Amino acid sequence: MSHSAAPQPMIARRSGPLQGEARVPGDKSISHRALILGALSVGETHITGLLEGQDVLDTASAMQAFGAQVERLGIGEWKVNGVGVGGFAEPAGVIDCGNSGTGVRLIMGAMATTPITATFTGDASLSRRPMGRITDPLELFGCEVTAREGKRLPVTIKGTADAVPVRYKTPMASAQVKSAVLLAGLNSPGETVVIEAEPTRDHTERMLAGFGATITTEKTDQGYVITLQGRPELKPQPVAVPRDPSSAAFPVAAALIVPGSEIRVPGVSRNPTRDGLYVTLLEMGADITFENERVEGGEPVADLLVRHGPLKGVTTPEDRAASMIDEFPILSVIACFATGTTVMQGVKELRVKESDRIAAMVAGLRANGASVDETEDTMTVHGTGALAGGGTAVTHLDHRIAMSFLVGGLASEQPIGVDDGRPIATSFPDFLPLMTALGAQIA
Ligand SMILES: O=C(O)C1=C[C@@H](OP(=O)(O)O)[C@@H](O)[C@H](O)C1
Ligand SMILES: C=C(OP(=O)(O)O)C(=O)O
Repeated sequence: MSHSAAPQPMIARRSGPLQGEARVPGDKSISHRALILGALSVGETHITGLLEGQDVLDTASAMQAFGAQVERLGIGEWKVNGVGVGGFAEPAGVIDCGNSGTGVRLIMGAMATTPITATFTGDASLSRRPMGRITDPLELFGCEVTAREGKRLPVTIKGTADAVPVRYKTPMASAQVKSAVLLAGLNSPGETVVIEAEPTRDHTERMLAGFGATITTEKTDQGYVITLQGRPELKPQPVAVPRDPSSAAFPVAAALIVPGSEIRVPGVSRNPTRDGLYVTLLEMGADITFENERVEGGEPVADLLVRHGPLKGVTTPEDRAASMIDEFPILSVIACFATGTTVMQGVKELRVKESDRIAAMVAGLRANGASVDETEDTMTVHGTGALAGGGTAVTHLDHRIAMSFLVGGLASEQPIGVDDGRPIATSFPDFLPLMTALGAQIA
């Protein structure tokens, strides 16, 4: 990552009512995929609303290293001249994916069935995260993998010239695993099939279909069966990236917990595979209305109108976890300001994100006076309608942990600090000016 070397402590203080419009950045998942599919298409893909966070910028650099032409035309406006399925060139140097699990895992899939060799690295956080979940299924296609102990980065993949199609049941709910297998399947003959027990975000499937691949999803008794026909010629499409519901969660949460607030968040994706937080907030009694529901760039979007009001604790069931997997840190903060207990079930995947997010939230919330419990697979918050604050949270290079505690500090009695705000730039580079413009006191 290209941020400064020294940690950047930040602090959030109790703020007056938040008001105004929060134009959150483009969706991170869709932005990565637009660059990767653009690079795998023949011709020019024009992208608007691209998230210009460090995670996505690292994917843009990687696509250039594999031979695509990637050019920034203006704010969020990019063009990619692709090399076609199977057309990746061998990169001259190591591919550094910074802090991004999505970037490294999808790109590994995209190159594994092309006869080139690439080595992938990342920052300290990404280097701790498991890569076997990707390299194990990629080896089934016939590529050769070498990795550090525990199947961690750095990982080197020697892609195969003679890929065989794969049928793979994902052992955990992961859109990154599903997507890596599908992207590898692009340059394999015949059908590549991924089966998942619970649906995970479906942006890869939607975008592949948009770029002309033949791909179907069927619900069967085995689960969701996704079938991709190999070796399509991908045709460039204009991609209008909707605003990211995972980033929207932070100003939305702030408006819900700061008394008197009323904000609007326009153009947010309401893809049902990403909607779990919003379903949960409505169950908690949140005052959110979804206006102007429409389809933009193949994704359902709406304008959110959010007002402060009383909230009550709820239980989020295991089968909802995938649709809100990145939103549990901020939900655990919101749950402190609700009355009653909030139980988050089936959340063990949080332990292998940019940090162990259950451990990081439990430690930081306790340091700020909350009553929180954890098991391997659950997190429980005993909400009192208030949070004392006065503590500093350790963020472990995790953007969502940093933003969650800064939002909590806007409504806690005493300020809440975070040890390092630099990782926020990976997904939400304008977090500070956007929140400040709403009236948030963050510095
Ligand atoms: O495919 C994607 O774009 C993502 C999938 C999720 O990860 P997993 O696949 O590991 O659950 C999510 O946490 C991540 O922020 C983005
Ligand atoms: C888990 C996340 O991202 P990634 O896996 O791409 O690092 C996230 O953005 O919360």
